[in-house]
Amino acid sequence: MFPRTFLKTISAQQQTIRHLCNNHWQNGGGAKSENPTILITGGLGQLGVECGKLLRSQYGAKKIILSDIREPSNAILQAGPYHFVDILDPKGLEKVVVDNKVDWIVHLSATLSAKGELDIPLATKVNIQGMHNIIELANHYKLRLFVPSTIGAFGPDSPRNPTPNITVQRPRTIYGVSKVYAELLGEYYHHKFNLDFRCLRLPGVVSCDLPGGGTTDYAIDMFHSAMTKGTYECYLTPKTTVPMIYITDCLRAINEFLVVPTDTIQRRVYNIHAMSFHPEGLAKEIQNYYPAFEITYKTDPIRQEIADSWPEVLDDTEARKDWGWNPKYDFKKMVQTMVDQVKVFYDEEPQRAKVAQ
Ligand SMILES: NC(=O)c1ccc[n+]([C@@H]2O[C@H](COP(=O)([O-])OP(=O)(O)OC[C@H]3O[C@@H](n4cnc5c(N)ncnc54)[C@H](O)[C@@H]3O)[C@@H](O)[C@H]2O)c1
Ligand SMILES: C[C@@H](O)[C@H](N)C(=O)O
Repeated sequence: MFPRTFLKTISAQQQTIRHLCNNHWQNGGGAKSENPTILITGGLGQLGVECGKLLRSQYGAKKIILSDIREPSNAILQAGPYHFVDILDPKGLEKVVVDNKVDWIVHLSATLSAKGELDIPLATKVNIQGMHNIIELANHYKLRLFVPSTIGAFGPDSPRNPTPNITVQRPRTIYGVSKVYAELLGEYYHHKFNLDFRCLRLPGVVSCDLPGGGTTDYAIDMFHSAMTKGTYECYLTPKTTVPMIYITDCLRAINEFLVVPTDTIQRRVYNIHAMSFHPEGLAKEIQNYYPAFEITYKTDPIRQEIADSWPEVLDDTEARKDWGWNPKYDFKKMVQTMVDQVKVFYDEEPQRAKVAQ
């Protein structure tokens, strides 16, 4: 016999599911795909700011709402709507969605891999509870939901070169565990409730904006150091190879994948790949632009162990076949563009160079 309290809990859960299903059918069972209003959580992060700019250029400034828990610059406030809302505050999130009639959510709030290992309770809250809040909201209001996953969703038991779309996923970081949770929860809600969940496993993203505490940050830091100091001490060993992508390609992938017709998508979670390199190779390429640039190595055991457990090359055959993914930035083009962009970064605001030194 089941205890009475257990049966009551099951009955309450069934009612919730029925309520969610009814809500789904009453709302027509799908997220609006024309002229959507889009909420970007983590909108002031490395990806969020540029993602906001790209989507605003496409859908209009007022249609893209940034949210975060950071103080925005004047430039951000002038560019379009911004809301200070914590991902751990479901009612606050719901208010933004309802007040602005949001159709899609691009959920970028996260604690990244290296920072997560230093504060596991924080990463658990932001990445798991935050994902839970967002998916419930997206399901309740039938919103399209994009959540990035990462090379960090794989671990030492996964094949590393290449890493297939479907394979063993046993990550050894709280970041990776939370991303596998997000992938599986999204797929489950899609199959159970027809939620339009979409997810790309991104390589390390290279851009001139400063990164947020990941294991792949070195690839950005090296450009800034080459320009401001002429030297860089790298926390990974010279030949540590992981997949990377230039931000323009990364955001184009997200933008394109967001609007792929749902019947074209064979999966809800896809690997995408662009290039793979290691610190020594990157330093050599940067020396073509800054011949005096010098790199030294002082390994950080935490980040080294993380990088050693990640893929070297992602197999993105399925993304290429199903929705036409094709990167435009190879390694050389990425380095050339980064050298130019980092110059612009410091030319625009010279005081940044002083801070960096
Ligand atoms: N940058 C990469 O190399 C990379 C690679 C693969 C996947 N991703 C994924 O892309 C997404 C964005 O990454 P990013 O590099 O822009 O990270 P980031 O650290 O630069 O930005 C994350 C943002 O989330 C915000 N945030 C943190 N806690 C929050 C909270 N409680 N409530 C609301 N906002 C909160 C932070 O303030 C920050 O602005 C993440 O999901 C990340 O896992 C990034
Ligand atoms: C790879 C990616 O998920 C992020 N840049 C990190 O290193 O944590």
